[in-house]
Amino acid sequence: MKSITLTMPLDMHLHLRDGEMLETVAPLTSYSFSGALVMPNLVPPVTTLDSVIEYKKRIKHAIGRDDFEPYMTLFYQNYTRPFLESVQDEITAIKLYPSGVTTNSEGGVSSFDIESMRETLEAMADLGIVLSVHGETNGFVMDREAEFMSVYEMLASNFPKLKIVMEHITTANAVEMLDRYENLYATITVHHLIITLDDVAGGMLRPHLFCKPIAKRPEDRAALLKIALEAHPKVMFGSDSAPHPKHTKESCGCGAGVFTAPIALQLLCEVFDAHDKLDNLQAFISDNAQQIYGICAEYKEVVLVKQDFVVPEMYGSVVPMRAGETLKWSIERVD
Ligand SMILES: NC(=O)N[C@@H](CC(=O)O)C(=O)O
Ligand SMILES: [Zn+2]
Ligand SMILES: [Zn+2]
Repeated sequence: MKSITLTMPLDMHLHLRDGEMLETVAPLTSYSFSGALVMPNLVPPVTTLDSVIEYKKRIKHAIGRDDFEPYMTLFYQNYTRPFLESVQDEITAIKLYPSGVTTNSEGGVSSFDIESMRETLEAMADLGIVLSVHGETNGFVMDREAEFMSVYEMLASNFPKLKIVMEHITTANAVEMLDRYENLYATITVHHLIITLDDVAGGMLRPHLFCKPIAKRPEDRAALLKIALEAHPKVMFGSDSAPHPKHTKESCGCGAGVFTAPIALQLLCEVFDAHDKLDNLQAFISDNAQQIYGICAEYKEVVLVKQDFVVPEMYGSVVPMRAGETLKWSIERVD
């Protein structure tokens, strides 16, 4: 039977939430990943040293094992240099949300004024704190990411020593940016390698595939697939697994977010295998991220085999992508 062993898989963009939801979803990721970059868009967002320390404790408690590292983030505000010095040992990145563009982003940045951001971004560059960005404007939904490219250019050129990660990229425009600025990197989700807007809204409306940024055109997906399959050294896997309870997805005001944490590795094997590129999955799932973030992940080996896996209908209160469907790959064991 066809199989692959992945060492130290990392998910460099993950929503773990809090409370009961955290208890449900955190073990699903820690089972098969060595670590994850944990997003700070709680209510209220994670903005203080105490809140990041306390949140990390709750995550570790929910996980209950030592072979998984939650890499913590703060919610971007214009922080002072002394504050950043005091918090640098507790965080890996600071996540910037433009105000109002996605789930729990209301407290985000409302104008990209370089001068008011300068102290924070220069200090981050000096301290080696990565800037992670949800790159969308408030424009027309299909154009939001493309319109944000000028902000990435402004940030990348004004702060050349700052590492900037374009999170969950969905367009060919973002792919082009990667090779244009040395300090720009990107995460790619598994769902954006698989779906386009057609899968979300082209037939019956599929609320469990609705997320921000919305899935785009076939040519955008093709551009993402190309750099993921070749494991371009500036891209890494970030699931953007974003759990919402079933009743808030299957409702007349469906929240944005696709839940993929427990099926991400199986789906990635399916995609890479279908293109005969399984050999590049290790770099995409771990090596590139370790290089980009300069981290040394907890040791873990995940053996996947080409054997059917029926995705559960629910994990707690959450419906995963592909619920009830059969995937071609499954996790055989984790060592
Ligand atoms: N991706 C999403 O659609 N939703 C995320 C927020 C985000 O990453 O933008 C969430 O927190 O639910
Ligand atoms: Zn986002
Ligand atoms: Zn996200």
